[in-house]
Amino acid sequence: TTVDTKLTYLDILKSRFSVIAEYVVKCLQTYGICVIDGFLGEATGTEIFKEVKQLQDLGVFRKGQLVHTASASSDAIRGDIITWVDGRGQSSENIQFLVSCMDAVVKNCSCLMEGYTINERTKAMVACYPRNSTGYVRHIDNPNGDGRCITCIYYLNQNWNGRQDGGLLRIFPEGKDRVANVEPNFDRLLFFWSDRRNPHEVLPSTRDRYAITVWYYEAEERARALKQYRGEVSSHPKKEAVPLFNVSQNEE
Ligand SMILES: COc1ccc2cc(-c3cnc(C(=O)NCC(=O)O)c(O)c3)ccc2c1
Ligand SMILES: [Mn+2]
Repeated sequence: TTVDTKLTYLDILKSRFSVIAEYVVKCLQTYGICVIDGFLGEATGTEIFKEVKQLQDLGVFRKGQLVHTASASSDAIRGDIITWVDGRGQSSENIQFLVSCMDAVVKNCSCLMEGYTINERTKAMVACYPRNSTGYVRHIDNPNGDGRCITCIYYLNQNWNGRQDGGLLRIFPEGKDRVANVEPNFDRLLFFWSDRRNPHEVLPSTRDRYAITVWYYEAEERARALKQYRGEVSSHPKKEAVPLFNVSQNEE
């Protein structure tokens, strides 16, 4: 019958995500960093940006807090404002679609990486670095084994020009003599190891700079961290982990 020869839209998406995942894993294993441009296309990217602006207009963005800072103002360290969406129910459907696509790619990556099991993530952090804010000083996302393995960032900034607008993400891969300068370009998806392999900073920008970040947990490291740090203040975004969307193989 024609049904079993018809490729559904989801089938096409799933095969694309597994091809992307192969490239992501190769890049991560070689450079520790991977950039995918044109991840969702102009239309979807624009819809996601509209929903982020709606969130901002709702006034749900808060100053990105820092833990254990002795400094008077945390602005000196990071200038972003953030809000969390869990990519399920209540958040906007295009942000939800983005997160499910990120999950689908990372789920495939997990199968391709020996020794890594990734089946949980943080909620999605929607962030804006307002123009002429201080960016984010050089830091490591997961310096102390809190379980986060891959940082995944989707950028939303149309016609970004790093030279004029600033806002570069600069990554200094450990032990390498080269620096990665990543422009926060529209519809760009970035992956990098969250641990000490990738110290990085966000340079100040002369335009508002939007991004959506998800951190993916490695199961064993996460389990150890939860046992070890039970009760201590979490130095990283959100305690509760969210299981990856389950794009089951035979889902119709
Ligand atoms: C305890 O609560 C929280 C809540 C939110 C937190 C967010 C970050 C964070 C880390 N890294 C980046 C970054 O590197 N962005 C690179 C880019 O935008 O290109 C960023 O924007 C934000 C760190 C600690 C947090 C703690
Ligand atoms: Mn970071």
